[in-house]
Amino acid sequence: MFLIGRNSFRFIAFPSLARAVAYSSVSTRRLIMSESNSETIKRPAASTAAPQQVRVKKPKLKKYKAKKVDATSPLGVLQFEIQDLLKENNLKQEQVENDVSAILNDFSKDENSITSTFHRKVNDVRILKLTSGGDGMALINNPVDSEKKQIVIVPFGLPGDLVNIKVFKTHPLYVESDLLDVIEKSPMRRDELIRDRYFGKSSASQFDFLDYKEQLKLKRETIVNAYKHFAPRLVTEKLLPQVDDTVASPLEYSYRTKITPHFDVPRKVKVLEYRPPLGFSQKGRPTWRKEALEVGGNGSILDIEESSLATEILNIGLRNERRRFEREFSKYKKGATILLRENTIILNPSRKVKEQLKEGSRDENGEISYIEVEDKEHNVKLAKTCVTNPRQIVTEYVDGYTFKFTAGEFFQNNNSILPIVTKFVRDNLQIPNSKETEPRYLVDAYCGSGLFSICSSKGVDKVTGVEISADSVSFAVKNAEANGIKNCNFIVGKAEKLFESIDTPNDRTSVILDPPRKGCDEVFMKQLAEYYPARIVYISCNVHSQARDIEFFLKETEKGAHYKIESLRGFDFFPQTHHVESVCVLSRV
Ligand SMILES: C[S@@+](CC[C@H](N)C(=O)[O-])C[C@H]1O[C@@H](n2cnc3c(N)ncnc32)[C@H](O)[C@@H]1O
Repeated sequence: MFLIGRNSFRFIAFPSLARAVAYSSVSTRRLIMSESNSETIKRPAASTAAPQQVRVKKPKLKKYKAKKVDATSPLGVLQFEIQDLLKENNLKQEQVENDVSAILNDFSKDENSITSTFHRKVNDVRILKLTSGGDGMALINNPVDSEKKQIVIVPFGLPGDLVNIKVFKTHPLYVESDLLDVIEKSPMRRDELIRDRYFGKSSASQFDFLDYKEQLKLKRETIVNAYKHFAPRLVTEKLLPQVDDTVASPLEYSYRTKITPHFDVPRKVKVLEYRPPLGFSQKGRPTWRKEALEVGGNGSILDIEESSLATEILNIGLRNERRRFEREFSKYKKGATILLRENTIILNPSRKVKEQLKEGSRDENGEISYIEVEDKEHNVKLAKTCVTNPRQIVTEYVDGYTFKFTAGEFFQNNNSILPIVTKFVRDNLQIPNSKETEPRYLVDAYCGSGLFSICSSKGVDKVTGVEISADSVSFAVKNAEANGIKNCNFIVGKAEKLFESIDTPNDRTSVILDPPRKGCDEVFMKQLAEYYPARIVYISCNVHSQARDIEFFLKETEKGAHYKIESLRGFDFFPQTHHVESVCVLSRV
């Protein structure tokens, strides 16, 4: 019955095929259910009795429920990028819509099922552009409606590439695919640059095949597009300056001071007999990079022996922890994440190095692994260790200042670029035409363990930091003390409460904002405008929420109109990835 039901719908003509197949599957299910129900339903014993109605349970049609996403999250941003692609190709949204319900309600395993029809190989696909997430975007024909197209996302596809792909997932306005082969290479594709042996499988070093200058250009484009999408009024009213070139990271590789490899334990396994892969998630199931097909295995988690992005001591720590895991994996009942965080010790030259190391990942002889480096500018010798305990206190060293914080808490991840960023922030906080004798104040909203407060404290009368995490604030206080800084005070609380405690005159106060990815909320932006500080430097790891906040501030708050965007530029905290840190400077007009 099942096969007859399916076959009878197999040849239904376009465009209603998708829905028709879904209904065929459903009616098939309904029949199967009513059959099985008949065994349990009590029937009248004698044939003379009036026939009783048998209630048949209606199967529920699965409905596609769109997840609510923040507009500034990667999926939210993709919706804007889809609309751009439609406009550029003269297409209407209905021309790329997919019937997701048909796939959701397709229970057959048949090779001609609607799922197989959608999730198929497609050859000769031209990549048209990149998303801000660093994936290729293209248009392909809709498999069931010759009038329609589909928007396809192709990881590791570059504009100009001609590729073969396998579509594996369908969303209402786009489909996801794996890259199978590159037939014609985009001029951007520079395979000879690839340094990460897991490249093409792991998402960690997504841009490894791009020239570094090209990466910086793409990140600038991301900022331009973010403001186009999330601050359109600033663009049309020409309130946006030219976005400056993205500032390069001094280290293009070996820069990450924290990595978090993880492993899974299959659910029903009582005792693990084989060591599971320990590493990072695989990005789809790409086959285009033939030389990497077997590297790291083929599970959802890749077995990673080294990270081209992590610092040298983290790679030593990774080797140590893999060795330990090889011995101890059978003790684990559940998957887990291993923290590897760099720790820096300022060495006392009169003592032996090993005596100064307290805790850290250990080598095969049980000794704490370390490497020595020198800060020639400040004439200081440093030892780097790798910490694995999230509760351990670690130290970062930035431009002669030391910062302590708990290993599992937030701290910027690329130490090499921090002196450049902190200097840029410090320089841009200066109130123009100030006399030496005039007082200067600073407010650091979302201050964490005090990085920007401390690095900008010289020549300022008073710094006030606010931070929601009491733990981070207690470190900010200690960090100021340890660096001999007396003009900083820190408040535990929400940034939105900040303005209740600020007593410094607004004309002499500059404000730093460095919120989490979701950005600042409107209440905060309104209070900030009401306070009306002399200058604002907004640092953001999500340029989309930054653009939204800046437009709100300038256009929706009373005093926002008295500000202008003085500069906007990216800093490359994460080379070889699509991420960009954006810094926007606002000054009063
Ligand atoms: C991107 S981090 C920046 C930290 C610091 N500026 C640095 O560079 O180390 C954002 C910080 O904002 C804090 N945070 C999140 N929501 C907050 C809120 N509503 N008010 C104040 N701080 C908040 C987080 O705990 C985190 O430390």
